[in-house]
Amino acid sequence: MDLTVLGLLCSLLLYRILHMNQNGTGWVVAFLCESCFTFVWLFYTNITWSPAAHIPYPDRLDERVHDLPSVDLFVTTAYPVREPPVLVVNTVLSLLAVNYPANKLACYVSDDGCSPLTYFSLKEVSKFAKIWVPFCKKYNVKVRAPFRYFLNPVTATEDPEFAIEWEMTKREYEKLRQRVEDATEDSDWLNADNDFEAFSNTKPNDHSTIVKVKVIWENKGGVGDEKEVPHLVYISREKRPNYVHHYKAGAMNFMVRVSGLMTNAPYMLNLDCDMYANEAKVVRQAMCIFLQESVVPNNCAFVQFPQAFYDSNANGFNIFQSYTEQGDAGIQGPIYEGSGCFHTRRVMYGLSPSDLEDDGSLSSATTRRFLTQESLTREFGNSKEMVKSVAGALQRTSNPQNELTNSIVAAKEVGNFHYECQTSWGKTVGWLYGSIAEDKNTSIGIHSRGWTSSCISLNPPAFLGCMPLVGVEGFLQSRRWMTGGLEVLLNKQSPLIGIFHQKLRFRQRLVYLSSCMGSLASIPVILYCLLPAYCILHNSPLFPKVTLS
Ligand SMILES: O=c1ccn([C@@H]2O[C@H](COP(=O)(O)OP(=O)(O)O[C@H]3O[C@H](CO)[C@@H](O)[C@H](O)[C@H]3O)[C@@H](O)[C@H]2O)c(=O)[nH]1
Ligand SMILES: [Mn+2]
Repeated sequence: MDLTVLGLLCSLLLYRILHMNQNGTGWVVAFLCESCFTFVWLFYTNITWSPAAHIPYPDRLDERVHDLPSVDLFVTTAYPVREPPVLVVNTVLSLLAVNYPANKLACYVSDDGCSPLTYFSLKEVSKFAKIWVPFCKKYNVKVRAPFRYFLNPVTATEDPEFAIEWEMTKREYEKLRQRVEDATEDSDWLNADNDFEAFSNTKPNDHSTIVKVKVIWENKGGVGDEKEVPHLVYISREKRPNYVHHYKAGAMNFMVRVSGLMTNAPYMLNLDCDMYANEAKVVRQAMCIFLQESVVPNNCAFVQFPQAFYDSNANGFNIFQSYTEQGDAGIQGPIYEGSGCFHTRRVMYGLSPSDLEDDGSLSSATTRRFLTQESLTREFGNSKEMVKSVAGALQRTSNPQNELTNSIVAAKEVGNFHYECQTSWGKTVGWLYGSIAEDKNTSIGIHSRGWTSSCISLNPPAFLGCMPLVGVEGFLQSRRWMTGGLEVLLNKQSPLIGIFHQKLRFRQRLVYLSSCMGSLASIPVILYCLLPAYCILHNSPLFPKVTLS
């Protein structure tokens, strides 16, 4: 089928070339536009050739692995109005309640808006989580974001004990929602509590680093039983006017550093604050990929779950996303999409597959090159604690920090706006700078080092979000994605550079090209639409003349 379409497209182009001399400008423009469409078609067809997806079996993982690895969960928020705290509350609750040992999880919320309301909401979350998490685990609740879960009422056939607990939990959730809503309208609570002092006289773009752990550091090294709640940490990095903060990529890198100082988990999940975990086993599912037993070394750098949205008008987008993700998965792996993705910490610290032995330990050459105090300070910044934590993560010997007071001081230090100066953060380490689409940019950096990635596509989707497809917000979002793509195309990691560089496979390069050049395809489309009118006005032929005999 593809070959037939390709044959037809090529014969059309050939026909245009052979008759170029007899026809005017319209014909030439049509030829150029049709050539572009053929390339676009080739790029997209390339994606469909070898679709793949992993099917995880979390129950088998439990039989095989008795000591699951720790995972740090990252949520970014930045705009308390566009991203209402009640959404953040639900995202965080859905993560705290996932079906995974609570003592192996820590949830970090980065607030680029420096909003006391967000912090207030998280404090409320930490109280309600003590009811919500045990409830979800006891009754094996599937969707663990309360605003979605409570949409369906209990049926009369349910167990009476469950019905009572359901009512009580719902009531508590409603109280939490009400308190957050009241706090949005009236800010008296701000002055009543000393805990909010750090927020006084701050502006979203002008404030010092804030790290709030004490109040909401719930899990005190527990054993991971059903009643336990994972750690929850609120952070807001230092911002100063007239200084480049690198949007979400800057926030992610700060979160990587703070989590490195506190829990230093080998895996990290990244979720936008408006996307909740829709599948309780999602962390186990990702671990099925990372902890695969295989004779070949596992070069999977990240596991991406396709982005899906619960707004009814996003169906077309959901289908397109899932289709391209599975198509890419059969090449070198799906592109990182910025949300719903599990990364390995060592890959984000800049390692390549060639730095590792078959058993996953660091090769001796890499140890010599990478693990000196001098080299680590140059790459990761001038904090002794950070250097120690990076060395531990690279060698897989990291122990979580137990002395919280020390790690808070160190965490504030790595949040200073000049901490990253002269280091490799954003260049080769962490989330990469240089494009507003930090996801594509970081993704191409990882694939170019030779790593692969995997896709788990499930129905119902593992994460669900909301997205503005219409109106000004929708336009601004599209513009961000399109300009971000062009920035990637023009920066030094561009898929156009080093075409025969084997670590980024040729077909994967085409995937990145189609993803970054999407906006440019609009030019031939507009020209082609205007062409018939132009040809009529100028009496210039656009299509072959048909003569009836
Ligand atoms: O300075 C900033 C800007 C944004 N964000 C957060 O980053 C996320 C994504 O930002 P948003 O403005 O909502 O972008 P979207 O277009 O909705 O997001 C898509 O596109 C982004 C850039 O390509 C990806 O990072 C996202 O994960 C992906 O969902 C949100 O959680 C924001 O709170 C920050 O933390 N700091
Ligand atoms: Mn968003």
